[in-house]
Amino acid sequence: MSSEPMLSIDDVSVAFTDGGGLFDIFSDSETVRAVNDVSLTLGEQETLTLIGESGCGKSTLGKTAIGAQQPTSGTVRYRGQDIWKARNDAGSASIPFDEIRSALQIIHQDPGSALNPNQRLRTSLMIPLKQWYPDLSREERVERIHTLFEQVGMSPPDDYLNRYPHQLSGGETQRAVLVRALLLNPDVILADEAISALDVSLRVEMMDLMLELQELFQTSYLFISHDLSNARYIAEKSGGRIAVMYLGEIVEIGSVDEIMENPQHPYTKALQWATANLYDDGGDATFPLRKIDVPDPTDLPSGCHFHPRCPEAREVCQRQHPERIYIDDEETNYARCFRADEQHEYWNSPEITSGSSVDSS
Ligand SMILES: Nc1ncnc2c1ncn2[C@@H]1O[C@H](COP(=O)(O)OP(=O)(O)OP(=O)(O)O)[C@@H](O)[C@H]1O
Repeated sequence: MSSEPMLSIDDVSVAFTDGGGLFDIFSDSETVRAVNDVSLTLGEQETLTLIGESGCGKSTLGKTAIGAQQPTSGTVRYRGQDIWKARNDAGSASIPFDEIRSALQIIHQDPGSALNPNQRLRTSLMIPLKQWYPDLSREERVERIHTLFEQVGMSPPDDYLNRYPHQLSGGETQRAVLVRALLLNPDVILADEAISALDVSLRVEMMDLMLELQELFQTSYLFISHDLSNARYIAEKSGGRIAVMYLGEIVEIGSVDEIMENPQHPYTKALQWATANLYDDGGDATFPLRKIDVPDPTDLPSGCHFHPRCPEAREVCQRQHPERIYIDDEETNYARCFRADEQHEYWNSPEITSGSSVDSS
């Protein structure tokens, strides 16, 4: 069992269909393909950072990875156990669904939402411990909470535990929410834009704290951010990988060096351009996209979904959808771009000139 990755996501898609009501037969229901055919693994104590523009499917993929969203197709496994089989057919599961759910925790985009505004922190934190560890005595629960508060630098704990959420600063709220996730000793924490609401000065502090605690608790992180500089910081410091999402797909996944120094996908290059302040030279002056607007996820472009915006798009990109082209022997890192394959017909395909059939509206 230990040779299995912590999480394996295989060919997962998630679609949301509007409607379903009585009168929907008279209206066009629209399907949003939020996640399209994604495969990835998350190892023990690994940090994987998902980046991409707003609406590209990061949260949906994250929730699917921790069993909070059922995929429309494909499988999500925790230590080899299919999460949804464990839920729907408990008898056949080697790991019970409840155990899986407590092993996979989330820190929400809005940290405050994880804490009941009408309860003191003490109560908010005791409740999940009581639910998941009914055998612990009250003293043991209190001790566990106190130890964690010390570990996240909220000391003395009683000063904080008597407070209501509105009596905490942004950074303290985020630490309290981290404590709440860690109380259950999870194997994976999904941190969904967990630091975005913090002041820039506090972001690095919070990322450092999360990585320190990762060693202590041997936790894996799925870290979601729209900000490439945060992604780079956490990936570099943890030795983790970065996955770049575009319109529901992972278009490139690799080590921080592969993504930052030698990106294969033109979209990864565009994200780097947008984060030009990362570079000493201030980045390239040429805007790296043919169009600014992201296509409608209910009406995805033909061929490569990025082709209407891609400065490198050729005729073949309008009609063929790129498969994953692996860039390592273990077949964990890949790019979905013909340019990553030196032998592909892309290289002999005519360039798209303005006025061609590509939508340039
Ligand atoms: N429950 C839902 N029902 C219908 N559509 C949804 C639902 N959840 C997400 N979507 C749609 O799926 C797409 C992906 O959304 P998602 O929140 O996963 O993206 P994101 O990259 O996390 O964006 P953001 O950074 O803005 O949160 C969007 O078009 C969104 O409107």
